[in-house]
Amino acid sequence: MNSESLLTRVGLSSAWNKSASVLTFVSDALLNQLENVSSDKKRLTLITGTVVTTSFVLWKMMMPRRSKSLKIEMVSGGLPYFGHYFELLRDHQAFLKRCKKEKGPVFTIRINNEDLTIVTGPLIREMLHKSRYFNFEEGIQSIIPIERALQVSYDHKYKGEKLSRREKNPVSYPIKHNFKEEQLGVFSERLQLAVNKALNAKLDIQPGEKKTLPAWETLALTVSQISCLCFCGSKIGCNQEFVLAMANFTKNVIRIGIALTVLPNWIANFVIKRYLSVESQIDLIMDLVVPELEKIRSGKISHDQEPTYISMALNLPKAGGQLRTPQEAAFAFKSVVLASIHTTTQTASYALHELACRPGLVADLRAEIEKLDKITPETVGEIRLLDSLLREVLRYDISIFGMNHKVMEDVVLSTGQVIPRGQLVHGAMFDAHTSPETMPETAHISLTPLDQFDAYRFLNAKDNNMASSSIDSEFMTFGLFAHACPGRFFAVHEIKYLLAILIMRYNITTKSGERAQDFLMRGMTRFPPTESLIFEGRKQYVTI
Ligand code: HEM
Repeated sequence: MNSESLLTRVGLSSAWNKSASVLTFVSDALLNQLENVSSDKKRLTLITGTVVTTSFVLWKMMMPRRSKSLKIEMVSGGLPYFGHYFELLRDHQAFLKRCKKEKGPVFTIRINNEDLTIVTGPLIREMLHKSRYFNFEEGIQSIIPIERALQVSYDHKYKGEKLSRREKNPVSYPIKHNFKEEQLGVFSERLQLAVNKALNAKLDIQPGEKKTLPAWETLALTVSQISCLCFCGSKIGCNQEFVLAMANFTKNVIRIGIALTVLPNWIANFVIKRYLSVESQIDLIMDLVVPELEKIRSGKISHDQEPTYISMALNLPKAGGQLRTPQEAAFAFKSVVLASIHTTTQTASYALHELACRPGLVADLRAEIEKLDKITPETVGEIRLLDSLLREVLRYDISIFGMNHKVMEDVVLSTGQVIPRGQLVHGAMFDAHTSPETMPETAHISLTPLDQFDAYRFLNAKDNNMASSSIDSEFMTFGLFAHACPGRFFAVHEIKYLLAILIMRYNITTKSGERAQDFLMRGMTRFPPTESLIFEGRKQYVTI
C-alpha cells in the first residue's frame, strides 16, 4: 500500500479505522524489510524505529484537538478582578481592534472576574449556523435564569407540558408558519386599533401641548396592546389590566432572574415569593385565555373569525397526534410575550431616540407619509426611507457583545480552535455590524462610514435583499439560519406603523436636542436611553 492510499483511508475512516490503517501499513512495511535484513542488531534497530514512529503517528492522530496551539487565548493586560472592563468601557472599538490583532478572530477576555469567550466577524455566522453545538436559549438562561424565575413563581400551581425533541414547538411553530410577510393582513385592523387606543390613553394631547414621558413606558404599553389584540383576540386584548401586566412581564421576570443569580437560594426564594413573583400575571393569562380557548375547542367561537396566536397553539397537534389542552396552549403564550414585547419595545425606543434628534429626517418621513391615501400598516410598509431607518436602527443600535450562546458539545471552529462544552460564547455584534471587512455590501452602498448612524443608508440598496426583515450575515440582529426570529416580519410591520403614527401625531425631541445616551450594562450590553422624550401634539389624528 502506498502512502497516498493510506492517507485516503485515514481521511475517510474513524479514529479507530485510522489507527488500524496505520498499523497495517507499518506492519506490512516492517515484514517486507525484515525479510531483507540479515543481522539481529539491524532487525532490533528497525523494529524500535518502527514502533517509535508508529506511536508518534498514532498519538498525533488520536490527540489533534488537545494540541496547545489550538487553545483560545486570554488577551493580555487587564487589572486584578476587573480584568479588561475599563479598557472596554473607555473605547470598545479600539479594545476589540487590539484583541483581534493580538489573538485573531476568537479570544478570551476577563470582565469583573469572569472569563468571556468572544467570537468576531464570520465566526458569529459560523456559531449561528452550528445550532447543534451553540444554544441560544441556554445562553440566555445562563445569564438570567428565566426558566427558573418562572418555576419559582408558578410551579406550585401549574408546570406546563414537557416537550419531547420530536415535538413541534407550540411557541415558535405557530409564529413561523402564520406570521410570514404575506400573512400579516389579518392583523391589520387590530394593529391600527391598538396603536390609536394606546396613544389615546397615554398621550392624548392637544396641538401645541407638550408632555414629557419616558419613551420605554409609552412604547411598551403600545406594543403590549398590539400583541394582546393580535395574539389573543379582541375580547382579551381590550382588557387593560391584562395589557399592562403583559407590558411589564419580561421586566419582572428579569428582576426575578437577577435575584436568583445574586442572592443565596433561600433569601432569593423568600424575596421572590414575597415581592417579585409573576404569579399574578400568569394567573391573569390563565384566567382570561383558558376560557376563550375552551370556547374555541367546543366550537362556540371560530378561529377563522379572528385568527390569534393562542388558537393557533391550541390547534397544533402534539407529536403523538393528541390535542393540546387549553391550559397548555394558554401557558405557551407567556413565552411569546417574553420573546416579543420587550424586544420590539427596545427597537422602537431606539428608533424614536434616533428620530428625536433628527428633524430633517422626520420632515422627509412626513413628506412620504403625507403622500399616502390612507395610513395603514400596508401602505406605510412600502415607504423605503422608513424601512431603511429601521434596518439601520437594528444594525447599529445593538449591544457591543450579544447573541450569547452556550456550547453544548466540544466544538472545533474553522480556525482550528476548540471551545469546550459548557462555555458561554459572546458574539462581538457591534464590531461585526460596523467593520468593512465583514460588511462589504453594506459598506459600498453609502458614503457614511459603518460606525456612524445613517438612516438613508439602505435607500441605495438595489433590490429588496436589504429590507429590514431580510436576514443575512451582514444583518444578524434577528439571528440567522434555523433559529432566526420567526416574528421578525410582524415586528417590522408593527414598528413601522407605530413610528409613522407617532411622527404624524407629535413633534418629538430630547431636552438638549442631541441623541440621549444609551444605558450600558457591564460595558457590553446596550439599552435605549432612560432619558424622557418631549412629545408635542401636532395635529389631531382620526382614530378608527
Ligand atoms: C425587533 C424585535 C425582535 C428582535 C430583535 C428579535 C430577535 C430574536 C432573536 C435574536 C431570536 C433568537 C434566535 C436564535 O435562537 O438564535 C429570536 C427568537 C424568537 N423570536 Fe424574536 N425578535 C423580535 C421580535 C419578535 C416578535 C414580535 C415575535 C412574535 C411575534 C418574536 C418571536 C420569537 C420566537 C418565538 C423566537 C424563538 C425562535 C426559536 O427558538 O426557534 N420575536 N428573536
